[in-house]
Amino acid sequence: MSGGEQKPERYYVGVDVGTGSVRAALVDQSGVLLAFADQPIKKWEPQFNHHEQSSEDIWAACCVVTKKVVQGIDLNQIRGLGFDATCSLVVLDKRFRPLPVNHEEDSHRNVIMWLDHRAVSQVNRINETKHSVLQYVGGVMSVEMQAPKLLWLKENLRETCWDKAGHFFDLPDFLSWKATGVTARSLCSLVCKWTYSAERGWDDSFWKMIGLEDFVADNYSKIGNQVLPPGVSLGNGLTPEAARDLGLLPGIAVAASLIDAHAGGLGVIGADVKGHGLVCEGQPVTSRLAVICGTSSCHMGISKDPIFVPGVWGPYFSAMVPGFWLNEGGQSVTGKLIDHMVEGHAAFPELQVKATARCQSVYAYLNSHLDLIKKAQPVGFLTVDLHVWPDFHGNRSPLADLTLKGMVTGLKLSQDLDDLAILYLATVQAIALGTRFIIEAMEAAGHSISTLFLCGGLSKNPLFVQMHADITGMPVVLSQEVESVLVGAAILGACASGDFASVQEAMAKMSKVGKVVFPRLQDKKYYDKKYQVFLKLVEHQKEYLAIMNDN
Ligand SMILES: Nc1ncnc2c1ncn2[C@@H]1O[C@H](COP(=O)(O)OP(=O)(O)O)[C@@H](O)[C@H]1O
Ligand SMILES: O=C(CO)[C@H](O)[C@H](O)COP(=O)(O)O
Repeated sequence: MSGGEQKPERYYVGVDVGTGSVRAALVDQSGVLLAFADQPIKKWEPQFNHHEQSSEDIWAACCVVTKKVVQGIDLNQIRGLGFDATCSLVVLDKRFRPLPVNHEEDSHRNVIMWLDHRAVSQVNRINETKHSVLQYVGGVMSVEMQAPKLLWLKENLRETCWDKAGHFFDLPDFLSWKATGVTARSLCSLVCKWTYSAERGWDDSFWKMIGLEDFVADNYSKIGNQVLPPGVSLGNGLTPEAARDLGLLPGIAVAASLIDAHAGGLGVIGADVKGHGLVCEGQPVTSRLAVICGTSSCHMGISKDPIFVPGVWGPYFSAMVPGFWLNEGGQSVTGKLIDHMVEGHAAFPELQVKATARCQSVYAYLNSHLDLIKKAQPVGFLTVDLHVWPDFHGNRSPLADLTLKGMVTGLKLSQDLDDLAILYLATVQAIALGTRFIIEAMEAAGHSISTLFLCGGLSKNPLFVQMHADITGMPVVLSQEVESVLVGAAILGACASGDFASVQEAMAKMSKVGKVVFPRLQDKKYYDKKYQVFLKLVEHQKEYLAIMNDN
């Protein structure tokens, strides 16, 4: 290029498949989102605790949103594509056609979603083996991981699914296969959800011990025997067929993928924090905790050496930031719980009407309503006599107990909007108290965390963010780009394109601090008391169970 001429901009496309929708963004080299699109995806709940999706429906949504974000752009400027997705299990036959994961034999529904809890008996048996791979998932395998779901398929759908299956993919790997034809799996999904070790590979004895020796016999070809670090370029890039589907040019670099929470982690954790008055300035990146809050919340902490935290997933080597160990705490339902509490309340129809009249979201309306009723006191003090235990879908961390249930104490006969707003507040606080519980477990095991980096749909809620700051006593950093998970996906595409030498370099250049929310330290005493009650709730729940089970 002759002197004076501007180099053409380089763009990347990030695609993020969440639980409820697919999102895409066109992102530039400095991490700025130039275009965004989203599209809901279908979900089925054929019976309680069975949650299914369709890989064809998801791919179709990926195509719709990608086409939208590249409209009007010179496609030659798009250098790379990265995918992230929930860690749901996709089942295809030997010719890559969808297979049913249900008794109804509906092959359209070929995805067992991450939050599906059908494999309880299987996970209990897996945990009884006390196999050494369990040390790397916090000591107890979660029913949300893939091994119990695979065992369930073998035990329950042998003829219609298991015997015909040719490929079991984690959803992020399904997407990269669909885009490139390459069946290599990402180290992220295999290490985090499939018991693969970055250092030792598959452990034959584990699969044999749990009754899935089939995988060993065929050298893991159905679940992945070529494993690549996230961000590495796959095969010859985008196939002509996928390029047509997505509205991109064939051959552009496509990256080995990430699970959605991990993409969120990449999108936020490496930002330069200079000048924001944060304790983590000048401190190692290991003092930062990325919290990705959508349907669920995931708490991603990294360390130079492995840290074993009981009840917290990991330690996983290189599963998020290359060269670092990752611990992943989590709460299985957070956004879903807030929506459940709000939408199930008798005053919800009234809330909808009032929010619509003001052109506000129901959350924005509730937040302003709380501001009205709090009078002179801090808003959080409205729940002095209302407490929630948030494990309506079991506890992921740090108790790793899927049998736990939700609790609410302090209910009254009223069912008006004030009552709904205060219940919503208590739910948001319970989720933040759960984050504090996870952080304390991580710190007790050796992490040293000073700052939270929040992203995901719930980080758009100022009340949720302030409660996390107040209840953990830590500053909360929000990114310049609200859709930070998509920045993470675009970072993958940027790495695959070769425009950055490493994931770390891309993280440092593409993630940016937007706003910092500091804790209201004057309210600490009140939240310490709420935390005391919070811990009592679960203690009491266990006591109730013991009483009822006592013969
Ligand atoms: N503008 C908003 N204000 C407050 N909460 C929001 C907003 N948008 C989404 N949420 C919350 O975030 C959750 C969904 O987050 P999202 O990241 O989109 O989920 P997922 O990635 O699981 O599809 C919803 O359950 C809702 O509670
Ligand atoms: O298990 C997870 C990450 O390890 C996530 O919770 C799961 O993938 C769902 O994410 P989201 O709440 O963003 O839909």
